[in-house]
Amino acid sequence: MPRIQLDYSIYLVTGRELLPPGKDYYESLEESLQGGVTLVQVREKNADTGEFIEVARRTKQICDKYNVPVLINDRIDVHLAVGTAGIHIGQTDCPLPLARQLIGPDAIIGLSVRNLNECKRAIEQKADYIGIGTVWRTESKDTKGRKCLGPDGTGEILDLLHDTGVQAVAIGGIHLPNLPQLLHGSISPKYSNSLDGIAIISDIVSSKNPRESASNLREIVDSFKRARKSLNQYQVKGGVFDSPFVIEHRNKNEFTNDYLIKRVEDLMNVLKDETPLINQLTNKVVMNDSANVTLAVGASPIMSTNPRDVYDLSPAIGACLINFGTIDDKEGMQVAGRQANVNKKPLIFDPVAVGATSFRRETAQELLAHWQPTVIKGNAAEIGAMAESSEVASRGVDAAGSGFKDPGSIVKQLAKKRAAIIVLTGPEDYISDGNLVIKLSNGSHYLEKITGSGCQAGTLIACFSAASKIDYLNKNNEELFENKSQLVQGDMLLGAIAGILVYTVASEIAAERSDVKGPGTFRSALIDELYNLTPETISQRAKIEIRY
Ligand SMILES: Nc1ncnc2c1ncn2[C@@H]1O[C@H](COP(=O)(O)OP(=O)(O)OP(=O)(O)O)[C@@H](O)[C@H]1O
Ligand SMILES: Cc1ncsc1CCO
Repeated sequence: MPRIQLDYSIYLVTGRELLPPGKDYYESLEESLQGGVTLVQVREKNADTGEFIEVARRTKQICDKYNVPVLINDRIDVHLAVGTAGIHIGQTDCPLPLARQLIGPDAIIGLSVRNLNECKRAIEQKADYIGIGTVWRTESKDTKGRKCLGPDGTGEILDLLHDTGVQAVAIGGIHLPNLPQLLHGSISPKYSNSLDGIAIISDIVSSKNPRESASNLREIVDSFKRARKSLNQYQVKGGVFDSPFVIEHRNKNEFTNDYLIKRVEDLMNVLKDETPLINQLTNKVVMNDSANVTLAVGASPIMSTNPRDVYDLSPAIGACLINFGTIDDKEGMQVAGRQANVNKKPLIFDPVAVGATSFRRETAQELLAHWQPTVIKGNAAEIGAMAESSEVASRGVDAAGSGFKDPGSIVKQLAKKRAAIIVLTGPEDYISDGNLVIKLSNGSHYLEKITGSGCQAGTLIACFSAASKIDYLNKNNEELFENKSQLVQGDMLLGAIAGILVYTVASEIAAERSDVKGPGTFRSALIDELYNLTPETISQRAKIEIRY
């Protein structure tokens, strides 16, 4: 007989010791069930057997009213005594094959896994589900000193579950603000598997209003699952594009060069009308040029790096750029990126020279464990390093060699792996959201002769991503925004395309000017041409190729 199918969406792990003062455990449990908890695990670290059985029995009585199954942490005897749906065991508890013998074929067995090897063993031993963790460090004692997996590490484990039927929840440090980041950031690199749910302790148990806490979490998980479903449907049916990070539905017939140019023009106007503030944590080399190109397209720069300051600024900004060219402000970068996710701001990551040193590679990993970027931009060496490809090497901040044989598939695969828009710069630029690849062929050879042209391109992607979010909010009532799991509202693919197109078209005009004699005059002519650029010029010059 097949075992019952559980809904792992919001998996509450109880912890009576975490209740707020004066809150009754059973009252809190019932409220959380009303809010949308889909599965409950009774975990009692200090109770005697008799007390554990009593707590489990009453928990089951309450959960039965809401048709929510109950699992027991570790204790097979308590499970048998109360007749719950199954057990959850850790790596040092009763071995899974023995537990299976003891509780029979029909009960659910879940296993905690911390790494790929433990996951492989869980599959071999036929666990029904795995609890992947710890995702992020938590205050609770048992996670101190443990290696945290982050969304990335969680995603690597999810790949192993492909075609196994084993379900997965993530656990550890998951709270409402970082939930969208976890769900998107853990989409597995190879098979695009995603989490079946999240295990939550303190966000619900310690809450004074567990109904509301559970319901907020549930809304995000449900909308993420809906978005994944519609993405899968698109892949089967073809034609309609929708991705978890781009809200606009794309129809193949409507998504043409003319449509793109029209939308880029719209965003140019939005920037001039709304002047969004763009916080840029960037390198010392380009800071002044980046601030000037921001002003030239109508946005407003602020180069804030102090952790307290970036935290306070975050709600007010239109987008955030993190460029780690000189890696001076790692803590500020961690806070700025995290708050950009929390406040649903476009977050552009420019991992300058990431492949050049192990320090840079480790810093990129560390930052990506803290936040989920909306767009990752780099030259061939940087994108190659992010994609773990050895085709293009890095020579300091520049790419060495002539580029990838198949740049389109590199950006598409990396976009899927990272659940982000990927921009690969060079004589031709390739941009992908994991479904489409857009090739842009404007630009000037002078861009290779000034420092920080890639950094400025990143700045303009940040400006136009901000414009794309504003444009979306101007056209749609935010209250109607149904996909709560979305990291950012607005079309972020379009933001990236607009940033590159505006930069490269302006560079062509600057390079053609008779007063431009070399990189020095080009540099200031470029700022002027960005300032004077009109939508008509974009439409006359844009060289766009859309590939499906
Ligand atoms: N030979 C070229 N012809 C046309 N456009 C180019 C050329 N090389 C680069 N570009 C443009 O210049 C911008 C920067 O791209 P590039 O790949 O040179 O960045 P980068 O190597 O990261 O630069 P930096 O490290 O100086 O910031 C992009 O918009 C790209 O389209
Ligand atoms: C030259 C240089 N060094 C660190 S960042 C930077 C700017 C170009 O990326």
